[in-house]
Amino acid sequence: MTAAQVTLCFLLRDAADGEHVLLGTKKTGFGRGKVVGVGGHLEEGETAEQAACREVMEEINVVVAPEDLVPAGTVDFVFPARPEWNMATTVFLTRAWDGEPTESVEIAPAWFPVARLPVERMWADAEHWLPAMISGQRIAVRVALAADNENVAEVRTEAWVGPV
Ligand SMILES: Nc1[nH]c(=O)nc2c1ncn2[C@H]1C[C@H](O)[C@@H](COP(=O)(O)OP(=O)(O)OP(=O)(O)O)O1
Repeated sequence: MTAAQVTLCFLLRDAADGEHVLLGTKKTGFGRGKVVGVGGHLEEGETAEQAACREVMEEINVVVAPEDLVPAGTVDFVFPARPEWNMATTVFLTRAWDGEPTESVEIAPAWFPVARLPVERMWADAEHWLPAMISGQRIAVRVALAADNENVAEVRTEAWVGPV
């Protein structure tokens, strides 16, 4: 089954106690109740960059210019027990945007220190790839979830060579 194309965009800013990342509590749909990255499905004909910019506008009401997106790599989420949930994710970081993140129907945003991510409220796989990407590693990750669709069965990471 072909994985759905999705994107995630992580806003980063410096604070007195180090670097912070914008995450948010998902209020609807897939992953409801979890702390997740801002993002979602690509629409027909959209590039990952276009989708990332649209999703940050829709979900947290900030404007990110495509040229301010920093490609961080890819994460393939594989759900062997629910292959229809499989997603191929293109991940971006950004340090430049216009506006203040605000809550939408989909997500309640909040800043978290990168050194103290709320891993107990995130997808169990997030700690295996998110800190590495935020630290500047460009990686291609394949996460296989366990049969319960929650725990992690396997994580494979390799260097990301970028779009071909
Ligand atoms: N195992 C996992 N770990 C993780 O950290 N994020 C995951 C994940 N599996 C999926 N995601 C993310 C990727 C994607 O941004 C998001 C699901 O996309 P959406 O938020 O767009 O889905 P929804 O069904 O809620 O919304 P619509 O697309 O508007 O219907 O979940």
